[in-house]
Amino acid sequence: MKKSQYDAVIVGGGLAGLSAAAYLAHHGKKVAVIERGKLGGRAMTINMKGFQFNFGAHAIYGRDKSYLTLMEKELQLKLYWSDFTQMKAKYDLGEEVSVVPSNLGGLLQTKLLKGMDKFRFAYHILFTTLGFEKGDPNISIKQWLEQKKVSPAVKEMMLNLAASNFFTGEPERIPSDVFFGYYKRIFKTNIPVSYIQGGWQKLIEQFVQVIEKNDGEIITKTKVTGLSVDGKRVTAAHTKKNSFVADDFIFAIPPEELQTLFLHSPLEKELAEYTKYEPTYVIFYDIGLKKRIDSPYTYIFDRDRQIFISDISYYDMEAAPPGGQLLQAIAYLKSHEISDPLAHERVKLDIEAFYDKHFSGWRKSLVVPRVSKVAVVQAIKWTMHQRGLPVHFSKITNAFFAGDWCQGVGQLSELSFSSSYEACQHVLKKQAEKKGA
Ligand SMILES: Cc1cc2nc3c(=O)[nH]c(=O)nc-3n(C[C@H](O)[C@H](O)[C@H](O)COP(=O)(O)OP(=O)(O)OC[C@H]3O[C@@H](n4cnc5c(N)ncnc54)[C@H](O)[C@@H]3O)c2cc1C
Repeated sequence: MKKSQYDAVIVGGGLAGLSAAAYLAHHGKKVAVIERGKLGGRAMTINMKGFQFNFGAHAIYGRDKSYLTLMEKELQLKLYWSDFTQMKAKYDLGEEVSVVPSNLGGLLQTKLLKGMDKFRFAYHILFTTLGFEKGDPNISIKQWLEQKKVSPAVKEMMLNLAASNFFTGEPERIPSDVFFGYYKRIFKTNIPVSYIQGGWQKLIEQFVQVIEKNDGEIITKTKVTGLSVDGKRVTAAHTKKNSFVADDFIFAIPPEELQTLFLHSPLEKELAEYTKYEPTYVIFYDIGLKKRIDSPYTYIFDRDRQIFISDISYYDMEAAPPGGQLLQAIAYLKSHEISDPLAHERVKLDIEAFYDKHFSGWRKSLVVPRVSKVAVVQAIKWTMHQRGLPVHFSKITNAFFAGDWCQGVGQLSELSFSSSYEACQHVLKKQAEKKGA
């Protein structure tokens, strides 16, 4: 068995692990990242018949305020963004289609809110951005809205927004403090939604380049199967063939994997709690078309059935072959639908009907569909009594945790980036202190 020594070993090569490895390598650390499969985790982009299907993440929310942007600048990543045209985001209200009130123009034009409710909604936005609306960790957003006697139309508007941003069919279950914490940032953004040219594969490639340029090691198709723990320190991560010794470790793998690795360690009990939590599940149904079907909107949300369609190729010029179109539909699932095959079939038929309504003729133009089984969008769903995993536990001094199951800022991949950034700050500070001592 080969034994290698590093400043930091990163376990898991999804967005959290790769961003952490790139960040530390850029700051002069000798790193190794170990991934059991292919790089990218849930954010892979797969080419099928010339269409670039994003397997998981497709857009960044609030790019100007995001940790990804912070890392992008520090690491000088070469990414090309295309920002969403807000007035092209619409709600399907059944009989009619209306603008999403995501900015002032949208608020004035939307049919979702009428008369005084427009002012009431604007008031909540203002109070949230100023930090006056904070919510309460002990009550859900639904309870909070009821307690404050918020008008039914404004209440529905806020829950609809939350469904879209948290990717959930049950926005009413979001803790009210998480809701307001999230919107304090998002209501301030000037760039609500952005797409990466070339898909998320480009981001993965950029992280890989930074790691390799700084002599970091990337080991794929290799699972970490065990750890050596000595008192309050992890001393090595083991794969079938090798051992990786390091001063610090960042674990960017989901809670169930962590629990197996940390069995019989001081963290066994702490980690067990996080394995019981429910993830956020969706079904996605993407279609690659040989000919564009023009539409006045590039995002359309079916409020009643909780499905949205994004025209990915409108923003990402590399997503479809010339003249073609790549559309992505995502349906949010409620808890009782997750293990119900009949519900899945119904959702797929609903998505097809939604495509029929807004992109009529898609069936004739279809080159390649990509339909998921239930997919985990976020490993810990933000519902009452579910918390993110801390980035660090004092019981083990040199192990840090990152991923969208962790405590952090934002939702979805932003949780992966923000927790990875925090984990890196801990490692850099710790190693600088050790050097100075
Ligand atoms: C359909 C869909 C749509 C989405 N849309 C968006 C979106 O629009 N915007 C957005 O921001 N986010 C979106 N997301 C969420 C985003 O994809 C995730 O938040 C993000 O990819 C999570 O990255 P991660 O590194 O935290 O976790 P993961 O991607 O789960 O990475 C964990 C990695 O650890 C590896 N691993 C596990 N165990 C071991 C082990 N023992 N040894 C070595 N390696 C191990 C795994 O193979 C995996 O690669 C979407 C997700 C899905 C599924």
